[in-house]
Amino acid sequence: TWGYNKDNGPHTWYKHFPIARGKQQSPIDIQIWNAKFDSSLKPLNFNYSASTTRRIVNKGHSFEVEFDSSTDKSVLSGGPLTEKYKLTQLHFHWGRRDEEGSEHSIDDLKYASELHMVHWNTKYSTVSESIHQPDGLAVVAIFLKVGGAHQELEKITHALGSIRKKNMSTVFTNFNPACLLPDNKDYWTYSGSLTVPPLLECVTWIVLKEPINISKEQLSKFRSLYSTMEGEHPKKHIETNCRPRQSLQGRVIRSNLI
Ligand SMILES: O=S(=O)(O)/C=C/c1cc(Br)ccc1O
Ligand SMILES: [Zn+2]
Repeated sequence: TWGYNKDNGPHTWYKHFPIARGKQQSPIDIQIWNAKFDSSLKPLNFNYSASTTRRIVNKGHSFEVEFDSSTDKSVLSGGPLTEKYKLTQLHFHWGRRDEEGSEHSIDDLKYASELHMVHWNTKYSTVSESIHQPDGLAVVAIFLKVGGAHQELEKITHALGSIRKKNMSTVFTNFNPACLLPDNKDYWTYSGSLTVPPLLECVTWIVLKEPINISKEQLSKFRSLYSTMEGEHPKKHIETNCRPRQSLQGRVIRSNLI
């Protein structure tokens, strides 16, 4: 299966997922001078509830915190969005070294990690249906900058000890995802794709300008997860899971801040 090694990494994905060479691929470099201020963009409205948090799972290429999105108790609206989108999962991308690891970059500046909060459009009846629609998903990307430990992130990193191998999962509840948001909600937005296979072009990307903190220790806990299953040998760590940046291909990046 696909991954981030030499023989199955991002440069090989086009073989099974030809859209990898499409016109609306993600991630991208956000060149601040090239972004267009759009006065019609509204403030983002995060309406989250800790009661929707269910489980944390090792997916082999990353780990995910899963939410119950059968009700609209954790909803994103506003910003560039014309509909309500329900939070279904959040996950992270990181690199081998602290100097890289984010998927998007700002004027070529990379951060140590990038959090994706994945929401699906309430106008569709299932997530699987939504990922085949151009307005199916809204993913909020938040940069993580190496610094002091993030207290709320500590709850997540403590749970990683229970999901060390691929396909392991554990109950993870009463966690409010709003606590991972930075104070300032200014953003850039553009139309793009999933950054992992199937790489579908179904995402309204909302990239927040202000990073949150992560400590070196917390980052090393991400890298200590195994991409291999229990009983599979040799054991391999998830050292990195970020896709190289893709070309803009004429897309416009809009900004809510002048
Ligand atoms: O890394 S992302 O582009 O946020 C991938 C998000 C993603 C969301 C769903 Br829902 C299903 C498959 C996916 O790969
Ligand atoms: Zn992601």
